[in-house]
Amino acid sequence: MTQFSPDAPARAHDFTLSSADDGLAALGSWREYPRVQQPVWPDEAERARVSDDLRAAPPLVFAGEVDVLRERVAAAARGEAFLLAGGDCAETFADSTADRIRNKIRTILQMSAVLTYGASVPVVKMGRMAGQFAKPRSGDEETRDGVTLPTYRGDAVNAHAFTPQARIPDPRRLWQMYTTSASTLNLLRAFTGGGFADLREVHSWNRGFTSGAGYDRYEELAAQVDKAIRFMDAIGADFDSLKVVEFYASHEALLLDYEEALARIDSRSGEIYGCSGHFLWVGERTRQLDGAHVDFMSRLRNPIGVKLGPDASVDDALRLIDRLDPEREPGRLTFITRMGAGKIRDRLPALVEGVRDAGAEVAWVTDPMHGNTITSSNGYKTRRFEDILDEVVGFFEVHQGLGTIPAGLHMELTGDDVTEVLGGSGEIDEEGLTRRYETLVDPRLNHQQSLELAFLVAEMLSRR
Ligand SMILES: O=C[C@H](O)[C@H](O)COP(=O)(O)O
Ligand SMILES: C=C(OP(=O)(O)O)C(=O)O
Ligand SMILES: [Mn+2]
Repeated sequence: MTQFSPDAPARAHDFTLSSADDGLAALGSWREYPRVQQPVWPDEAERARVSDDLRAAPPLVFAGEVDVLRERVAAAARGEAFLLAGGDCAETFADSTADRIRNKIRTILQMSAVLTYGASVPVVKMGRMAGQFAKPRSGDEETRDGVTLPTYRGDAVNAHAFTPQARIPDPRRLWQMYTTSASTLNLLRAFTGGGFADLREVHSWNRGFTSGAGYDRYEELAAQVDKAIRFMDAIGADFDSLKVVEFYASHEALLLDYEEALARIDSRSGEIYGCSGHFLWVGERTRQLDGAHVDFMSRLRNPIGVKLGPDASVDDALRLIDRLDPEREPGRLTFITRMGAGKIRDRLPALVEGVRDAGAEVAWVTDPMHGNTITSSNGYKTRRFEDILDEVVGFFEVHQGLGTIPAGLHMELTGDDVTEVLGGSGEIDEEGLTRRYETLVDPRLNHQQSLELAFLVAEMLSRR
């Protein structure tokens, strides 16, 4: 974000960003390609008006920050850091409150502390936050009790309530996506720049969560971190740099009308940056080589990700690299695999080998959520904690077998005590899902499950 550690001098102020430049015209070429998962706005003139407003609004992130993140991702790809991305499947306007945002940030900070302390590796911290408001869906329609309506596509498009009116796409929601992202980022910047994220607060992040294996283990770790800090303090270490923490914002670049309107030209280089978030990714459903999303993303300067499911071929991966990272620039491209626990050991090796043999450098990140979705017998869309963990273990095994680098983790999680994923030391069972199931799309790890997973990943990472 705006703050940089000493080895990354601040460069965020030595440029201006403009949306009134001819250079942006090329960005519109995505409109000539087939596009999927885009809402059909009932009033196109209104959508165009909102786009004009967005074009005139300040960018949410700055090119200098985005450049630093690209270097951080490159470090992760080389094994010198580990990327941790986490947050809701679908952020909502109603839940973008101070408490909920703080809880998510604190969960990611706690997981980072576990990984850094347990595996002695710097963690690049990233939220699926401040922009994760639009969802690709597997179906266009949803049927309940014999009534069929268009699916919910995220708060950026329509409302979740099951009424015909609520499900009509409304372009004014794009403006609300911008303002909610801005207020979320504002709080994020305040927390990570104002002392909340200081490692000396390591105990306080656990406050309010007092029982359970994940918390107990975290308390032990926090005591060790405290002891190390007291030791460093006694020998005169300077802790000023701990006050400020780099924390990046990421989301799926799904709604191209929105993403295009938030793109800006960097006056230092004349290049185009997506300024809706630092890191943007293309989903499994929108990564067609000849499609609009790949064309759009190829024109941005940001570090970007592409999701790869179990059916992705080596050829798909290599052609995506040619389109999105023709210069083979370190940190530019991240492949986020989401194979499923049962498939990762079978499918991932060929992809990683094929990319390595072609001389391409990408960051390999695992998303152990989206290939492991099931429906419980009482009708909840859920996942098993053990499957999520098994996919992470498989990811580390594959890279260890090939001598390649597992560079990071991409999670759907929340900082609250929800009950959406089965298992974990809290032993959430099918009946437990009824207690506090709040997600509007996919099930998220709760706070304790997130910590447990971090401890398990720290063990694997320390063997990397
Ligand atoms: O988050 C990912 C997708 O949007 C989600 O898994 C799609 O869910 P669906 O299959 O219920 O449409
Ligand atoms: C839509 C998502 O995932 P995928 O594209 O991998 O299905 C997501 O991460 O929310
Ligand atoms: Mn999801």
